[in-house]
Amino acid sequence: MCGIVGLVSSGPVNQQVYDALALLQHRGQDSTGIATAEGRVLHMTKAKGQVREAYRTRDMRSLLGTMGLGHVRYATRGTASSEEEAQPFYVNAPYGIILVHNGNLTNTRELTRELNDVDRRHLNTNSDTELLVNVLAHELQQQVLGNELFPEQVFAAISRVHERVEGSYAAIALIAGQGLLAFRDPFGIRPLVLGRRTSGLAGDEWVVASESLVLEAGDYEVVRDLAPGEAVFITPDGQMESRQCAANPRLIPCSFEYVYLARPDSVMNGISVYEARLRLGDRLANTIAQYAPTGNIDVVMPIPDSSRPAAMQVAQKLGIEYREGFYKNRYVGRTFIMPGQAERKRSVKQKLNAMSSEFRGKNILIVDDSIVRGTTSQEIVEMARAAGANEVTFTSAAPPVRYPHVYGINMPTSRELVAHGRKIPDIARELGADHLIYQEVADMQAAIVEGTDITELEMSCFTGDYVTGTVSPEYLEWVEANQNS
Ligand SMILES: O=P(O)(O)OC[C@H]1O[C@H](OP(=O)(O)OP(=O)(O)O)[C@H](O)[C@@H]1O
Ligand SMILES: NC(=O)CC[C@H](N)C(=O)O
Ligand SMILES: [Mg+2]
Repeated sequence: MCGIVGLVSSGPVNQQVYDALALLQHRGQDSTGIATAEGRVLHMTKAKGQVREAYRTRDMRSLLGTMGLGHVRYATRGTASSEEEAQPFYVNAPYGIILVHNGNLTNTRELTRELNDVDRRHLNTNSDTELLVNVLAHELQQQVLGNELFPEQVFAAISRVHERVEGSYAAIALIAGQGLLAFRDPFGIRPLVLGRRTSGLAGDEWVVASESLVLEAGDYEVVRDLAPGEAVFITPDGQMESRQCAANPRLIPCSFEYVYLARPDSVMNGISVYEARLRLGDRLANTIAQYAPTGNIDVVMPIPDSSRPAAMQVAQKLGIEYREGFYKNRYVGRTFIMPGQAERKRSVKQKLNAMSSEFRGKNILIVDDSIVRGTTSQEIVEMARAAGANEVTFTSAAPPVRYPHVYGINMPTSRELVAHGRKIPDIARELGADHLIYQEVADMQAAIVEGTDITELEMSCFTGDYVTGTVSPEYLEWVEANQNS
């Protein structure tokens, strides 16, 4: 999963893009990039690592202009360590386009063939984002008649992009001298929200971002989430036009955003992430009460950070004391989105430590938001026991992750998932827990969508049902065979 932001402003945008990326850091830690447009001139800088270390003062000074975009990457395709695959991606025709993308394309083999053999475009990396920007450039080229680009031409090109590209994509592009374009795939799998601020411009100042917290921090008013399939085009002087460009748009947002990825203070598709996590806790508490004797449990404990809201609700609903027994080192990033299992495993120990006074002789009920590879949970159970815990009941606010996620979360192969092909008691043994309780799929769905008119969620990693056509068993085998990290 990645974080993206785009801005059309009345003044310099470089610092605003930087600040937004720092707020989106939890969505990707592999690499980052910023691009700006100063009239027809594009500026770009990208680097490996996190936002705070990646940019030097001289980089920031060179990012001139009043339109800009930025990216924090959590690689799902290609390699996390590759600087060539860091985003944004640039193509020089038509006009000069720079694009950032959150998501993962699933028909990459077909697109690579078409772009090479039919469109005759050069591809230099294994990144699916490079495919996306080239499809967009090719389709825009088909529309272009003169020096000026009209919104109708942009929207016609995006309709073609929707026809050709499969998978998930929330994307933002700068088109040199013309404007800023943002679009969301026809299922709205990945998030994208639009905000506005009044200014001295003929039009308003605009922002598009993965999460609403960026809008709040910059004092932007939330206009709305982009609709699935919709494209928005904003000129440098702040005139905005939008159009539905997909033939059959259907909102099916990713459930994992609410479970783990997004920051709790964001609102996505009208759903507060924090409140969704509280409701996940409520429902998990009901399941725990149904399946496990809770009479002998002394304390409920979260695994910081993401499971705190759910754990608070579990404790409250079950009437058991809530205690924080794990101290988290705030200088270590999120472990799940790190590339490579060895680094993830080392980081859990670097990140969490158990305080023995909270564990000695007690029966502990641990709540995590999800169990994916089991890296965190195994270490946690070991730490709890080493700290003197008596019985350890492990619970997950999400159902078992049994299938690969191919829409922008890096869990592409089933063999690395601890729940794949295992029954619950076997998983419990694998994790070393005395009891293991997961959320039910129907409860997760109900908890997330409660109070909205959203009827479908992208839940393939829990159910094995993929919403886009190309995801066949053969495709999953191919992904597995070509996995890089
Ligand atoms: O089963 P696993 O493969 O270990 O993955 C699941 C864990 O990874 C995440 O934590 P992370 O440390 O990334 O971030 P957090 O601080 O937001 O909880 C998530 O919250 C789980 O704790
Ligand atoms: N997590 C993402 O959104 C990744 C975007 C893109 N697929 C990449 O690997 O760079
Ligand atoms: Mg965690």
